[in-house]
Amino acid sequence: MFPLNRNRRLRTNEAMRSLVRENFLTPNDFQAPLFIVEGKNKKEEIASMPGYYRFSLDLLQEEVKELWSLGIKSVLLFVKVEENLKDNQGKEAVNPDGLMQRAIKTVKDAVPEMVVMTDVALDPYSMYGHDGIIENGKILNDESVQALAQMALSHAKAGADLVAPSDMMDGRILIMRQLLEQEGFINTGIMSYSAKYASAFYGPFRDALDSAPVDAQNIPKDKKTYQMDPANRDEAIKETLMDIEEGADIVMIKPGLCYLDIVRDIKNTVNVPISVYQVSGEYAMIKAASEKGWLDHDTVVLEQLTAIKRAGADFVATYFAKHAAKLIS
Ligand SMILES: NCC(=O)CCC(=O)O
Ligand SMILES: [Mg+2]
Repeated sequence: MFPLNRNRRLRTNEAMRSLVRENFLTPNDFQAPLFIVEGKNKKEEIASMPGYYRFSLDLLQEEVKELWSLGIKSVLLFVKVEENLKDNQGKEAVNPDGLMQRAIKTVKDAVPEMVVMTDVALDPYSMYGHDGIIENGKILNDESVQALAQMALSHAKAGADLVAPSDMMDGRILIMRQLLEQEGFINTGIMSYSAKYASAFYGPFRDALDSAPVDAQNIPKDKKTYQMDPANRDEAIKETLMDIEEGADIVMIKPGLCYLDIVRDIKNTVNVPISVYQVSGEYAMIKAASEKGWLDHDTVVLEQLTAIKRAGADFVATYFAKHAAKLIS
């Protein structure tokens, strides 16, 4: 006890602090989400995500090369689907020549070693902006799972290293794993969004992909019948253990900052790698406050990413990947 113990002795200067520091960030900790659009020479800034862009495939190549040169080893791909290709079943999602399938090949052509993960989800393809097929105002579980498994297979065929289902339907990991095994894709992994909360922090992402639930009669306005209730903690463990049992190689908690207690609970419970998604609303908050001069952008970015890692993340999907990698190099 004091004065024998004076904790400030080990905080005297930066050399001393670095000696006893418990957690570090490296570019290996970051996965870069990438938004992709049809067209040529397109780099469109997302209004609610200043400094973040949608890329056409030609410009995607350059971006991926730059990420690799900064030490970022993985990307998570999302596509903005043209309005006329959307329907209730997500048929375009399994088009072997679809935007996602071409994007996977484009990334692999640019940097073959890059670990490519793909968003397996119906919402960008859904005319209703939901993660499942809808009938009579209800999101069907088992029918949606079949469509998602076919989508995962299509991504595997195009060359994805891991597929990343983000839908929160029940049982999709099992059905997906079985289909991948059956079709010979035994080394295609699954990163499951296992504890994905029904969060209001996804707003800017839905702007980026134009994928928000539509405003129409008999269409649920939110995703609360499949994404998790932010009030729940035990349920996150149940969801995650089930996904691991069904064959998930990596599990994810999403969003980040408000859910770090969940990250630690899961870290203490499971023995597979844990990913955390620092989502679009978390990005937007930092951008908006620092634009106003209310927060110091770079310091806050590194503090949040360090906190996510300290909570138990093995890596973080973050829109700050490129910037943070530059800051720490
Ligand atoms: N499947 C991805 C999302 O639902 C949202 C991510 C974000 O808000 O950044
Ligand atoms: Mg689940």
